[in-house]
Amino acid sequence: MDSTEPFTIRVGTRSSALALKQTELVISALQAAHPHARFEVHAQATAGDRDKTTPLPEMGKGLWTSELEARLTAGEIDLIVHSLKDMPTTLPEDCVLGCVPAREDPRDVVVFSAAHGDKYKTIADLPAGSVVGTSSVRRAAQLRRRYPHLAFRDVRGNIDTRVRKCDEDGYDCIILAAAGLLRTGVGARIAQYLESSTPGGGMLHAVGQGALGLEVRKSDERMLGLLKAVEHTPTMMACFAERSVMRTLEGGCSVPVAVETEWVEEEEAATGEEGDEEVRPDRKRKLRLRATVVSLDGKTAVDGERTEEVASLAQADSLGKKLAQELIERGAQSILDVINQGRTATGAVKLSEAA
Ligand SMILES: NCc1[nH]cc(CCC(=O)O)c1CC(=O)O
Repeated sequence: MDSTEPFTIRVGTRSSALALKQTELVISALQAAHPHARFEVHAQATAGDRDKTTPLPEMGKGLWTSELEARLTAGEIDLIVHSLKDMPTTLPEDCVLGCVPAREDPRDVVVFSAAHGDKYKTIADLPAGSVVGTSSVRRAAQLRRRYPHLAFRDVRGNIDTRVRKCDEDGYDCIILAAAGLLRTGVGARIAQYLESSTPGGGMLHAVGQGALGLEVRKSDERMLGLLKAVEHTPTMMACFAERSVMRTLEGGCSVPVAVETEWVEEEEAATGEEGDEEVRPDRKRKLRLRATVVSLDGKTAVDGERTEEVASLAQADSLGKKLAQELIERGAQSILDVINQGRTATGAVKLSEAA
């Protein structure tokens, strides 16, 4: 489009410090690409921000997104900047995930209580009965599997609140997304990064973690065009594959599924010349997708991995769907059935019944 005339983009966001920081990052990238654009930030609290006591897994879906989406479809704003992790895998009919920019570190991390000084380096160092703070079913289930001797306790609030509670309220450590800590400038508190290769047993992250989801009206061709400038296609494809795993597994509800994606160079043909090390720009890249479904008590788990050439969002979707179907065939369905029996009418997990 011809964007030499000044025009205004109304950007919706949650009002947390992290959400505002993420919005600022997106706006400055968009501003660089579209010098004539002006931006208005429309920040508001969402249901997830207002209710600080109900355990997150009991709150149902859309708690961070629905109110902003209502303003988007009403035409009051033009764009929403979400943590992609907080976006349900199925969006309202009139809305679309139009763009995913480059991702911050997607991993979960361990933050130890300041009370411990630098006594512990990894979560594996904690003695039996140590208290791990997390409100995430996915994190608790995976950690119960690897460290059955640890205890888990809910911790709610924005990042700074959770870090303060960790230091003051009797937790030995808490688990958070690296991205939130890094983006809000408290990366120095990160003691350990958790990933599939973590010694003592892997831990995968949430679908879309560390990435931003830019949501617009499906009919808004102009915004969809403008967002192209800040899209990071490899991230967008990886996130579509991750979201496809979740969509295939959940049927509308959040489940303890964790993932990891990695772009890998295609293996050299077995007959390849030795020493043929130069980088070939035309080399096909494959997406390696790992996923795990864990029972809430951590006692049953199904892990899977699949690597395929991915060159479109449709292929990314298909990779995620195939991996999810394989997990279902290998027993993930029975784990999900137990969790689904404990669900409330809103689709939330009833922890007391399902744990
Ligand atoms: N609703 C929680 C939330 N949503 C996004 C982030 C962190 C940033 C990200 O994962 O992209 C967090 C905090 C956390 O999980 O530690």
